[in-house]
Amino acid sequence: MRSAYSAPAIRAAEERAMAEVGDGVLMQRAAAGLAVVCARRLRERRGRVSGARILVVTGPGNNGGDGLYAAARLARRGVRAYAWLVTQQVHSAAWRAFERAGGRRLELGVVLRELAAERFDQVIDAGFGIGGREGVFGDLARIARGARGHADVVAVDLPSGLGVDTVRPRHDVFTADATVTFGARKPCLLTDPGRSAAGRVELVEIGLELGEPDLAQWQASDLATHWPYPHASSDKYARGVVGVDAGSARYPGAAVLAVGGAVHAGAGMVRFIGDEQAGSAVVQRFPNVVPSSGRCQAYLLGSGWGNRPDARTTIESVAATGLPVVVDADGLQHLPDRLSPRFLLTPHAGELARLLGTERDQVEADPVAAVRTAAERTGATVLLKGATQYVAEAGESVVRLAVGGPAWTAQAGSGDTLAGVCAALLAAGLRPRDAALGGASLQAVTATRHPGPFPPQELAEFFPETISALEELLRG
Ligand SMILES: NC(=O)C1=CN([C@@H]2O[C@H](COP(=O)(O)OP(=O)(O)OC[C@H]3O[C@@H](n4cnc5c(N)ncnc54)[C@H](O)[C@@H]3O)[C@@H](O)[C@H]2O)[C@@H](O)CC1
Ligand SMILES: [K+]
Repeated sequence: MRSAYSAPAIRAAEERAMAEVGDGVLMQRAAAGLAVVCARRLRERRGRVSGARILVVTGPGNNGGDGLYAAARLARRGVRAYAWLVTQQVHSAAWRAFERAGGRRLELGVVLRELAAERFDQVIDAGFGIGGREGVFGDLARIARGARGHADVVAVDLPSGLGVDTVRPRHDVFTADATVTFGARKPCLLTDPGRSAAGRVELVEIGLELGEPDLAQWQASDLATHWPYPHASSDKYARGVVGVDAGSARYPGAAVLAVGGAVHAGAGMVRFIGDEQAGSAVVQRFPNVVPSSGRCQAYLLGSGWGNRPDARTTIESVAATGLPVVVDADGLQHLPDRLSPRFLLTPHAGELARLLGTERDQVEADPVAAVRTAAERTGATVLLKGATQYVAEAGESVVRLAVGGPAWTAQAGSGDTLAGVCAALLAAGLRPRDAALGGASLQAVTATRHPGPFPPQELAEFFPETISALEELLRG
């Protein structure tokens, strides 16, 4: 699991640490860690550190200070270090150290020319860190664009222009090949689109003591430990029986996709209890599906329902069984006011906005707050689907993220398959939070292992292979 902490939490931890050791010590730890990563990357790219030319894009605050101190360390190892100042202001002690080590200041015109001629081996983005505002503008934006693809770009703490805790850079940002972050990962480094701007993230410990994180992201190893592998003695009930009421005469495909998700994720049995026409399509594709009601351990409702008059009563009658249930897509507009914690809701941003009575833009601007609010209001667990997949539980402040995946899964029908996987995991006994993380992570890991535009039903056919690989990972 990887954790991320918001800017206020990090500031508070820094203050506590500074009271103990002094801020100079923290900055030196940060700069030393940064210099180690920069040197390693230079060595990897050009065989040696000495003789490299680097540019430090230097902001007015401590982020700039980190960059200058790191560059001074590199200069003492034979690197030719140059700086461009974002404003006239600069961390004065760090600047003195930089100059003493032989660092030199360059003017904008020279910097842009040399970037275009690829004369820098590395650009250190030390513009802004956790004191930064969203977006880079003017000359800084020109340099950010000029550096992209023309040098190894290493961002200090976070790429300049990203909001630390927000996830939508509406403006230009620095695009880094690597980000060296201090004390703890920041939310923007785990969530899209910031995650893509940050490149490879390296964490340098500077001795901060932090409490509960704001975000916690599953890794493939978490998926491996949580997956409910069957035992030799497992019968179909131990593996879980899923009742699926998805699809409609208008959208029979949703039923096939949802059932496919459950079947390929290893459900012990799938019962199809929805629309008759959709049911014929399902049984044709999956003869192993039982087209009648009976004993189930979890339900899936809502995918591809369209406008169904009995939506509310269907959800209420399933709720009355006391069994866990996934409500997806069209079912989400017909929820009872208060749900039991056995409910897992799987909206995308538009559906979540409707659920909260707000606009899609607002959900996208602060998905963490939106998913938390939805969990608190409904009493259910909520999985917000999208490029980054967020899971919130009622009564729990940490928002969890599924394993990050490639963009390929963003296509029609992915959500139906995902809902099916989640229902299979609920039936196997996972709590809604882990079923949501497990389903979304399985899809992401599978898409990473099989990159390319596979339609969701074909991607699902690779699930068993991913599950075997996870089991092997677990056995070591
Ligand atoms: N506080 C600490 O104990 C430590 C801080 N460290 C570094 O310090 C950074 C935070 O430093 P600061 O608080 O000085 O803040 P920054 O260096 O991130 O930003 C400096 C100032 O620039 C201004 N600014 C922000 N965005 C701007 C923009 N787009 N255009 C023009 N001006 C803008 C703001 O007034 C801000 O206070 C961290 O990200 C990290 O790199 C590290 O040295 C580790 C220790
Ligand atoms: K930065």
